[in-house]
Amino acid sequence: MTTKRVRVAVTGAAGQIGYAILFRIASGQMFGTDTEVELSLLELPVALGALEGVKMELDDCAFPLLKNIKCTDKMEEAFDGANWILAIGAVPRKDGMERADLLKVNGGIFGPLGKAMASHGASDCKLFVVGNPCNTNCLIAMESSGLPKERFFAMTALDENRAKTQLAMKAGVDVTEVTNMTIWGNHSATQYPDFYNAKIGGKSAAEVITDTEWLSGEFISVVQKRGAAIIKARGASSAASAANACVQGVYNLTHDTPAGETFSMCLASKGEYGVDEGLIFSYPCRVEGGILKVVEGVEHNAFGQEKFQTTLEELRSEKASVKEMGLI
Ligand SMILES: NC(=O)c1ccc[n+]([C@@H]2O[C@H](COP(=O)([O-])OP(=O)(O)OC[C@H]3O[C@@H](n4cnc5c(N)ncnc54)[C@H](O)[C@@H]3O)[C@@H](O)[C@H]2O)c1
Ligand SMILES: O=C(O)C[C@H](O)C(=O)O
Repeated sequence: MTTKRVRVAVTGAAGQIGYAILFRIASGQMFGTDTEVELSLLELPVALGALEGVKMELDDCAFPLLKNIKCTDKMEEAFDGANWILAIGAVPRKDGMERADLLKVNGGIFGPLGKAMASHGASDCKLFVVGNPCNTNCLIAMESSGLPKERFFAMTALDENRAKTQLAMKAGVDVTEVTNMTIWGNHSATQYPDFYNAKIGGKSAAEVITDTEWLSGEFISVVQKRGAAIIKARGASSAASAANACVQGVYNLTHDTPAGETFSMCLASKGEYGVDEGLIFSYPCRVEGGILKVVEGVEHNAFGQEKFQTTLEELRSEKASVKEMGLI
């Protein structure tokens, strides 16, 4: 029986990821089949025509859970009463760019976004950032909003899925055998996909896959550079897999986590693992009884510590850059 209703604002709703995600949200895959959905779609004025076409297609699906669709080019209107804001609207990188190269282009979107979230979002409004560079964009929105830091998230679920599949293929097992696959740090080429603490059939991936050279070399590099490889191959950045990860990421935040499992999520550090308080850092997380927790006590060997430090330093330097740009 349907008992709940959620209002979801999606920015960049007529873009590639928008087109891949809206139908999945409306079908109940993000919030569950017991939750009705109201969609509030934000686009640039130039894309409002295309957005109208997307709305027509949503209407044509006759989704039982979809109760309202609003299309607008005004952020305040889009965020009015929103319980969740999915911040997808931003420029994607092109071949040869790093995600951080987008800070100058996209960073400016996120200050006004944080302010509009604070002034118009519902009292429990949460932000999930997909637009790159997602960690630091999320930091800008959080700092600009003045809202509690617990309501801000950025996406490493896609990196986690990529890493799981690479490990499963190498071990010759089904992908469901791979658990506890944590991405530490930044959604960038410095992220640390932690194969030592990941499990295959309940054992450390580093015990099951004995090719340590592959794990510490090719595996990490493939996951770190997968976004760039897709841009090169497709001529456009990942869209369906990014939408899938966003659906999964918000689902993970809104449902209790199965026993023994963890998921990767970028959130404001409270100093866990020595990360500067307030940096948007990807950690292993769990939701228990509706409460989100960073899983503590995960150990890193010297190799892991070095990788951890590298991604932490990068996030510190992105924060310093946006400070210099006057964005925070
Ligand atoms: N975190 C991740 O894992 C991940 C994965 C894939 C893509 N991304 C990022 O997601 C973003 C979107 O990717 P895409 O492929 O959908 O791009 P896209 O260009 O297809 O779509 C982006 C849409 O956003 C709109 N837009 C731009 N600025 C806006 C603003 N200020 N307000 C509202 N809408 C705005 C554009 O009109 C466009 O329709 C990019 O920054 C990309 O790098 C992140
Ligand atoms: O890599 C990109 O620029 C897009 C996205 O962040 C990805 O990881 O696919």
